[in-house]
Amino acid sequence: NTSEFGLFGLGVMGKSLCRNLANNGFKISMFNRHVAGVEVDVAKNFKAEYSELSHAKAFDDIAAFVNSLQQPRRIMLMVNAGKTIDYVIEDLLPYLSENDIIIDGGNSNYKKTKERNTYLKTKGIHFIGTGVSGGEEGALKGPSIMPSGDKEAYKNVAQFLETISAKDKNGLPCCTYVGPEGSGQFIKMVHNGVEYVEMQLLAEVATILESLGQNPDDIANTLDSWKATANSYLLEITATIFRKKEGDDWLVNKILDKAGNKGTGNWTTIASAELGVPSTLIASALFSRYISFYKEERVQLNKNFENSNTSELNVTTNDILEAYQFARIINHYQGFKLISEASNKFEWHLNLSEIARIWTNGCIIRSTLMEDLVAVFKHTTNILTNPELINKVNNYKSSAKKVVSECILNDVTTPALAEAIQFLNGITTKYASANIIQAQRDYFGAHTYQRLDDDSGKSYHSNWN
Ligand SMILES: O=C(O)[C@H](O)[C@@H](O)[C@H](O)[C@H](O)COP(=O)(O)O
Repeated sequence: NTSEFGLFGLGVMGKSLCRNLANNGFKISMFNRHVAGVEVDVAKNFKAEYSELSHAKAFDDIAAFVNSLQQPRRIMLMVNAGKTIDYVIEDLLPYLSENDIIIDGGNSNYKKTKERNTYLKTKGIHFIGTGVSGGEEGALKGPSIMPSGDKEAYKNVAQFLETISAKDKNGLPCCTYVGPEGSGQFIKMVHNGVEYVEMQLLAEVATILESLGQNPDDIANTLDSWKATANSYLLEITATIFRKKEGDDWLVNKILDKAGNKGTGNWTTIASAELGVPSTLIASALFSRYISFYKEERVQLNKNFENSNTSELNVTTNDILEAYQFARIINHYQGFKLISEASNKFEWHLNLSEIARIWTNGCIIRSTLMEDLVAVFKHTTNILTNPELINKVNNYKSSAKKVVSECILNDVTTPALAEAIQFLNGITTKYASANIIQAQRDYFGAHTYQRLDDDSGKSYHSNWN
């Protein structure tokens, strides 16, 4: 048994991570189960495809795979989140020994990771739930990696994960021990929530540019021109997407406007509700995907409710850029707020600056804004208290209001841009309208209220009639 590291599950991400590990000189074993009805040995075929895998060992037999690994064994699971993880763990357990380490690199739910951690502890097995971001290309060339759980065990796998991870601008790995339990997959989940919003904002920006008469090439040029001040991986790929042609037409115009989702945006919204954190932009991006899914109903209802959708929007591309930048800052505020609230609630003691640092490269939401946040979080956990960002938000706000109101007047749908304004107004309102809610709750349900002129916290109930 000579392999140092085992990779279980050769889907898109699993394959890329194997090649990345092999390219970094690690001796690895790869396993993939037999796919029902398909007489190929996935692992052996995959090994044959890439020269860097010539020294890798390929298996479709679990016992042989486990026995090919040095002890304590390091096994990384790259299989679909959900029950599959538990089945795979049960399949592996009979062959594992005390102190072996299982790493779950999928988008698992952080609560499940905590349960599995506790369960495997009873078996003497270490469990590390880790977020991995960067998609197929990132996993191959260097993803952002967010491991959590058993800190001692992490030390035993750090060399592998940190070596294959992306590197930040100082050459440091975009991989760090995030914290206890499922905190690694919690921040990965929130990463995806922020990702949903960044994608939604770019979709809304493109819709506005299109309403101004720009064709996809024009839109790509506009986005390219924004790289100097608002660069991000998602901005770059969106510009490339708008350039892609199929024959004379643009491919993007041929794609059915029904957005899919695999659950992390949903979980982030649920976690926000459970933790009492107003991640309104993430919820709005998720629900925009859900609205898009009602394609047939949208087409039908469009007949009943005329949308003016004129191209008389009185906005400039610079207004749109500033509105986009405004909403992005609010998006990152909400994402990191959720992480810091969870860290307090679950006593994870997460380091927001370090999280921002490992998100400066390799992951889907890498951007120049994220690079700025590394320094910001060294001084605060609330980015809306940072003088530079306060300045930017105040400077961008008038453009954001102009763009959103022009879109509303012209029936151009921009829920995330609009929500960013509503949220900032809400979170910066000294006296909100919630006193009326308290009165209504007390009126019909005697739910009581507190008074502005009594800061003892005493609860009051009134007979409203
Ligand atoms: O960070 C990443 O590498 C991606 O976020 C990755 O995790 C995956 O592509 C998402 O799960 C897609 O999520 P949806 O299918 O929900 O859009």
